[in-house]
Amino acid sequence: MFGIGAKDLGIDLGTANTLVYIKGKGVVLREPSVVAFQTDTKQIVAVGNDAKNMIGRTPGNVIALRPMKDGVIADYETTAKMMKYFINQAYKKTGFGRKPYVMVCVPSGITAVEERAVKDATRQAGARDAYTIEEPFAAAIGADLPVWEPTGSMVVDIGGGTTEVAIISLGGIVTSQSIRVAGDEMDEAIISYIRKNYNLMIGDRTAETIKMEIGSAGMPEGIDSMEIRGRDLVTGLPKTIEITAEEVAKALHDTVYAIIEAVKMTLEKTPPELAADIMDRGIVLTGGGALLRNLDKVISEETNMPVLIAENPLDCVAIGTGKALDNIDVFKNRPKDLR
Ligand SMILES: Nc1ncnc2c1ncn2[C@@H]1O[C@H](COP(=O)(O)OP(=O)(O)OP(=O)(O)O)[C@@H](O)[C@H]1O
Repeated sequence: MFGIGAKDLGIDLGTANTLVYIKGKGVVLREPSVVAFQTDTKQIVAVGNDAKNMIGRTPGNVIALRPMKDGVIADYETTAKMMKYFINQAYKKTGFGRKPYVMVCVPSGITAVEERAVKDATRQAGARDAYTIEEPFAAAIGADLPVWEPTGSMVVDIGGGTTEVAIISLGGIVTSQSIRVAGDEMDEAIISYIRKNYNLMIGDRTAETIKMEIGSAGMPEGIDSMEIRGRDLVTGLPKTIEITAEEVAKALHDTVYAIIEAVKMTLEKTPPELAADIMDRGIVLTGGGALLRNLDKVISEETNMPVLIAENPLDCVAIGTGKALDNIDVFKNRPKDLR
């Protein structure tokens, strides 16, 4: 063994949020994966929540960006700095010890080059050594599914950049799909709907708020609406409009159905014995996207399967990544094609 102790970390390095889990302490850090820095000196001005508040509001010499895109590292240097900051913050809250072993979750469709970039960034951020676990596998462990048993479990993890669908049995992924359609794509669909129908330009944060407050999969039951502000593309001036939940559902339709399609395709490739287990146990939704109103209902209608939302959908991957440290040998020795 490698002396895995209470201070080792599990990191859900997400497109939207980064979570750090410490064994015995749970999720100790939960911050947006955003970094703000000076454009000329590249000096970091803010990370996490503070940086997210700056998105779309920075002066010319500062930019706030998300170094992860579609679930993978788009900006290597900034990601490494962000991880270093988060690891330090987590340690400040829990006390310093020796350098930690770190397990990081990665999308199941990641290439070998991208996986190496994640490990290198983790080591550069101060890890003694780094291991990776596929996101849907971590999500299933975090959702307390019986992943090590000879029974089929199905998890659909809908994050910011990627939706991961996987069937798991006996400690391995039997079949999976990873699509780069998830929460961010929903926000973009809302932005484009409002631009097309109202000639109004809104920011990413406004779109996300609309999605969380009145967004739904399928047609909403109530008649919710909300006032939103943006810039009129004709006059160039600020303007307020009212948008209904029904319009937002229309805007989200294609994204929601892309996710449903991925679920169906995975089910089609599932061996019959495992499909029967899933029929009994149900499909489990994790990730922030699982919180989109009625998504569980629509997936259930479209697949004729029971669908459940995990208890803490936003924390599942981080919890599972951390818990996977208990079985570090499995992750160290497993050949790539069995992972
Ligand atoms: N109540 C809600 N309704 C709809 N979407 C939500 C809600 N709460 C959070 N989300 C969305 O969930 C997404 C973030 O989820 P999560 O933190 O699981 O992703 P991530 O792990 O950072 O991303 P990825 O797995 O793609 O790397 C964001 O797109 C966010 O807008």
